[in-house]
Amino acid sequence: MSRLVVVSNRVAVPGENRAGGLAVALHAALQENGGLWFGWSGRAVRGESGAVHEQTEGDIRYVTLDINRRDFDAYYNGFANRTLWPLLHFRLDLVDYDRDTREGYARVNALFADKLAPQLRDSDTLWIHDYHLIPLAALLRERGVACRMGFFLHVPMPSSDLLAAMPNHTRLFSSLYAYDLIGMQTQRDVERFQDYVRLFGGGRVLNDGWMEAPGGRRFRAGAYPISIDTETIATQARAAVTKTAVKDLRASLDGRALAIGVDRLDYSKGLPERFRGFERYLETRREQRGKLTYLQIAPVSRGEVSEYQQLRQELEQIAGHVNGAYAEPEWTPLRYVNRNFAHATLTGFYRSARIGLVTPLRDGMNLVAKEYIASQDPDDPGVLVLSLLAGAAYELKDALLVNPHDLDGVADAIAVAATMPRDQRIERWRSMMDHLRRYDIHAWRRSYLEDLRAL
Ligand SMILES: O=P(O)(O)OC[C@H]1O[C@H](O[C@H]2O[C@H](CO)[C@@H](O)[C@H](O)[C@H]2O)[C@H](O)[C@@H](O)[C@@H]1O
Ligand SMILES: O=c1ccn([C@@H]2O[C@H](COP(=O)(O)OP(=O)(O)O)[C@@H](O)[C@H]2O)c(=O)[nH]1
Repeated sequence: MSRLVVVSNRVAVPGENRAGGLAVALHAALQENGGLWFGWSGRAVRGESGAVHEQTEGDIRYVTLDINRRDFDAYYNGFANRTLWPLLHFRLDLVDYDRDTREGYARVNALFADKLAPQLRDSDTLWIHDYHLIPLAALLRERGVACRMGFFLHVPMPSSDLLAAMPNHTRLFSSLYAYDLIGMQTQRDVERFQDYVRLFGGGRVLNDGWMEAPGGRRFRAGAYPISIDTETIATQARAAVTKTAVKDLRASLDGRALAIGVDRLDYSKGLPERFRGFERYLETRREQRGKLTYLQIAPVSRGEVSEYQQLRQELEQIAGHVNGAYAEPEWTPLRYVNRNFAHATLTGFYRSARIGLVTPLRDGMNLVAKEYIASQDPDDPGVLVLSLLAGAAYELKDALLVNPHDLDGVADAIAVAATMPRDQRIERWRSMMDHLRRYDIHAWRRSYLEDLRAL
């Protein structure tokens, strides 16, 4: 079988515990057959960009690249996270378009291509990930790389009119035509991309996921919903109840039920709306007041980007307001924690929670929703409250599905989840767990790579 080479901005190098579904999922994918993982080193250095570091663990070779402060600001803080991230999450109001950051993004992608091209063989299967690296295949082809190239977009593909609102959109998005297979999280994402290719991208949509670029090059796009290592997480969750952090959390609840949210501190995750939905629940369900504690874990993410800094302030304010209004001397309704927790510890937290709150305004998939289900006790599972606007909602249909903008709907769902009888909880959980056992991270990787290798 050909060697797998994975490229992503974020690389989970050995010993690192970093929040983010992409890193967690790709690590699980590479663990099975080994291969090479290439990406950013996680450092914004002084001096020139381009120093390369290498390390190996088991069958995985990690090659990472330093980027200097100027490139990092333009590529990651700038074009990737202030232009593309809001655009792809349907937030045109937050898009900051700037030619300098666009050029920084192009420069870093070209550097990735320069450093990666000599490492590649024609027999490799190259799998490039996410919005940071959209033009990479085209740049590698310009450098004579001939291997099979696939792309996976972890975030949503928005409506074509939104994409077309970005200045110079065809220059960026038509570089996707250099891939052989473009994977997206859901069929809706694929359909929206097809609209773009047809209406704005100068291409044609053929049958069975095939498309044709202007000039005749053919490529495919399909839905490959990313998933989790379901069995490992279930095993970790069973074991995690003996961890001190999990025991301490349980003891601190003092017999009350727990609702949990785990999200990077990101405006796409709908945290202000979720806090207000919880407030509405406290306001309208007097009889349930004091019986449920909500723990929100929200590690700081992209903290140098101003929109993220503003969000942090806003959340501190709402959390203070909710607790000021509803706390009792012996009970704090909303616990808000900005720390990052080890994945294995989180599984124990999920298992301790009667309710999992996952209410993003838009999310490519949302692996936390899947991890919450996989971590439950089969005899006494909790209830997942899930946004209709997360990719995960296309699969986890037995969750309590909510529109995250509807605060009353969120409050109702919390109240229903808090009082749901055990047999109903088991029935809902079982059907979602069966799905996740079948469609786990290994099935995701296999189905994508089989399709890519078959082209
Ligand atoms: O690398 P960061 O800037 O720290 O951000 C972390 C990751 O966030 C995004 O994750 C997405 O991928 C998940 C797995 O497919 C998906 O479940 C989630 O809905 C997405 O938001 C981002 O796309 C990654 O590139 C980042 O590494
Ligand atoms: O303190 C934390 C918070 C989150 N995560 C992990 O980060 C990932 C978040 O992925 P998701 O797809 O939900 O969202 P993303 O952050 O990628 O947008 C999940 O695997 C979480 O378990 C973690 O390991 N520690």
